[in-house]
Amino acid sequence: MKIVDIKLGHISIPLKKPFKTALRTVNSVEDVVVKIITDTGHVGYGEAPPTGVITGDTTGAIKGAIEDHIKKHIVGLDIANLEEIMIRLEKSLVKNSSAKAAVDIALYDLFGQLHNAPLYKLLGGYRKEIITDITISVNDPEEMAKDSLEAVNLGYKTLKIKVGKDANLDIKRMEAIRKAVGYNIDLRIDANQGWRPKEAIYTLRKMEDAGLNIEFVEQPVLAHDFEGLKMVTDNVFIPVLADESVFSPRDAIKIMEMRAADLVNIKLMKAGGIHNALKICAAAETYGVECMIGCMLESKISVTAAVHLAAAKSIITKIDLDGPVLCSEDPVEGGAIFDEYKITLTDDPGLGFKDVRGVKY
Ligand SMILES: C[C@H](N)C(=O)N[C@H](CCC(=O)O)C(=O)O
Ligand SMILES: [Mg+2]
Repeated sequence: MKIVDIKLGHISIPLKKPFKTALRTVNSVEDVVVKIITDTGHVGYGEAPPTGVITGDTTGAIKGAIEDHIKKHIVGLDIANLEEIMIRLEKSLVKNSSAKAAVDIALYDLFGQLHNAPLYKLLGGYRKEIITDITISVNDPEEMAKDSLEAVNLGYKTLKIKVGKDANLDIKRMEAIRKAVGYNIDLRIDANQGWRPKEAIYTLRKMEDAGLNIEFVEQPVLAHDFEGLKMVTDNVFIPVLADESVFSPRDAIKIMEMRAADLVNIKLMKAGGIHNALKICAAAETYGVECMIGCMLESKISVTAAVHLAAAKSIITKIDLDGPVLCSEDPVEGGAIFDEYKITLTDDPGLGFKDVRGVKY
């Protein structure tokens, strides 16, 4: 099964509601779709979102990285030699983790098809069903309480609340949400780098004193501030999860060595795909650090790949794969089945896609 061409397309899906974080507001998924075509007629799909504020990747840069750099290094190679392809993919250019992830996902899709097995089974086959949280955008406390209650009524047992816009208002936001949903719902918070270290310690201690029962806090401080992240981790009881601070396996090892965070968020778009994400899993197992798997604003193509990884690996104990349920429509036939909080894999080969509608190549 040899790679003969890589085609690039664009997928555009309006979100059900605006997605608002401390870093940005987004109204639709606008992602690059990668289609790898082989000499046997098998096709592999991947996807990359232009999350410029986190990865630095724009639509043009993702397309340019694949078209001008990656393509020439991997066209002609045999999917059976995945290791060789991954080495060439990694060496084709530095950074550009989202472009690499999209290609890596399409390659793993083909690798599964080559071996006529669903990817999660090839990677470990730990389970075939996982439960995701859902994200509540940062707004005023009343609106967030209402959105949280709506999510609970849809059956979600874990909510990921966006904060980091204003520390004192963030405390009010969490008080309003806890009051609305009660204590049987897990609340995790994501500040998306919005606080300074001392501000984070102040805010999180206030939340502890108010008995808000926060499961963990994601990326309280700036991505590059590993010392600040460690200061927060050392000074609050709420567990701290590193997100934007961890892109590569090297970042993950550094954070774990420093004990700068209690948990690590793996995202395929930061790691550069499944190949590197597996290395983060191995490091996390070695250090005894549990992982979350997350996503950017992605449709079912790339999130299905993340589901396969999560289903394969027991070190991934927390799931934030709500991209597809935030979308107002699903143009992807096949792949993982998203039924609100419940995500189930089929045993179709690879990632199990049948068709992706509405993509302009
Ligand atoms: C969509 C997911 N639940 C999420 O919240 N991801 C964000 C970044 C998403 C973005 O801005 O595209 C995160 O965990 O920081
Ligand atoms: Mg995050």
